[in-house]
Amino acid sequence: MASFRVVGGHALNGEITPQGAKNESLQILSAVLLTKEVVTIHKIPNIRDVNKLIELLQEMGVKVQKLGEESYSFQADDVDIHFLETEKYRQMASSLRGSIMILGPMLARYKKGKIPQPGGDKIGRRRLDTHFDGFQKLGAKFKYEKKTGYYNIDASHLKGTYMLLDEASVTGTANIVMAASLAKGKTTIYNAACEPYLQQLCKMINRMGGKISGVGSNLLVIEGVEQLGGTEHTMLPDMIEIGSFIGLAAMTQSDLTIKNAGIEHLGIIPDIFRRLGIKMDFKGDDIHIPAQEHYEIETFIDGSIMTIADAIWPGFTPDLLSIALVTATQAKGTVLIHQKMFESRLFFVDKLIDMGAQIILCDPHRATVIGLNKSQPLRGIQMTSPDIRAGVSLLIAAMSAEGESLIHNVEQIDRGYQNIDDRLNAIGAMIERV
Ligand SMILES: CC(=O)N[C@H]1[C@@H](OP(=O)(O)OP(=O)(O)OC[C@H]2O[C@@H](n3ccc(=O)[nH]c3=O)[C@H](O)[C@@H]2O)O[C@H](CO)[C@@H](O)[C@@H]1O
Ligand SMILES: C=C(OP(=O)(O)O)C(=O)O
Repeated sequence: MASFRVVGGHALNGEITPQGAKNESLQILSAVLLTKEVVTIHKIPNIRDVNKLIELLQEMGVKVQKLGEESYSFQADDVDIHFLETEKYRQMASSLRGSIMILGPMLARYKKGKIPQPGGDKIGRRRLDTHFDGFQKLGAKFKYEKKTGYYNIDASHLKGTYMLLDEASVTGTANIVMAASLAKGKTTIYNAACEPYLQQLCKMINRMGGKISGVGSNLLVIEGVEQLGGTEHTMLPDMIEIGSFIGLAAMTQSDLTIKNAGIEHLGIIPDIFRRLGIKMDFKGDDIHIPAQEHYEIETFIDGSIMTIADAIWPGFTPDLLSIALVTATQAKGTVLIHQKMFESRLFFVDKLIDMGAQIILCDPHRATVIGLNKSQPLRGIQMTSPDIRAGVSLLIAAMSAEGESLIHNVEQIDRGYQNIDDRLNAIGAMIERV
């Protein structure tokens, strides 16, 4: 297990370019299984989860060619479905969350698929019911084998239908969209998730010859087609990385320009950080965050304490709540952070409290942060990264802290942030991988 030794208290200065989006990549890479033709993809981030999915596709027989630093071509013209029966498949598929999204295309093209419980962050219950309910509505048979832990699905043919999802699951919607795009007839998905990740997936499928309308809304209509063809796709900048950089800049009093941020796709993210008092200007597609000695959390119009809560898109993504929380620890004012979706994502605040932050964990979903207004810095300590976003929040805390911190289990951070130590060191951070 690798660790980061971080010497805090160094302001950053310069420019940083976000990587291609992690969660979009996991959808787009799964979608290469929808066609036997070549799919070329650009801006693929070089991060653990994405690399694991590429390896999994390769093991399944997909031809993968690296075309450049961030570009690859894929051709799924000779997929070995027997690989799904192997122990290696079990190990690979269960090591990341994104692997669940190979099911939709497998079902569409090969009429069956199976998956062990997928991996991903341990941040509370992460049920998969929406995925399997959707497949079943399309005519698939579903069986959960308790003994082996495998989810099995089978369908001699998929047939379009109307469905109202029980929740707007991100990966669930992606899976059902991919299966429906090759089903017979029309599928209507109401209460669909509509994150930029999904919009990108639907646009890609349409370029492959698919017929999806309602893209960007929670009502998707998919006319199934006989087959899909090759295409080219470029990933959006990672909005979670961008939010992390905004919080980092505020906490470390840095002057930071986030280059090519894809501002039109960020939804409410910049506004939420503005509510914490962080100034930023948009210059073309760049976001400039000036060095700010203090930032003050707004109150609601009636003067009551601000709440920042997650919500399905176009609400504030749950993946940035931990970052908003750590950023608030040095703001002026008070905020209630309400993590509605996941019940085990806020426990990392114990480490921030050890560092001197003023936080009350009200219950597993809510924490009140009383900002220190930079009256005293956090203290460097030893800690372990419990999940990807808590990990980066701890890194941000350590970079702002007085003294040295040691963050263990940084593999969690590497799951989703490309060479984060080198990229931050290049603009003034002091992070050593040990
Ligand atoms: C690989 C990937 O893309 N992972 C993302 C994906 O995970 P993933 O697709 O696994 O998450 P889901 O959207 O299925 O669900 C997230 C959580 O929110 C709950 N929920 C969801 C919808 C809803 O209407 N009500 C509700 O309570 C679910 O029960 C679950 O606990 O989306 C999550 C929610 O944005 C992100 O945190 C993950 O980073
Ligand atoms: C929770 C996350 O990822 P995963 O779904 O891959 O665990 C995340 O990206 O914040």
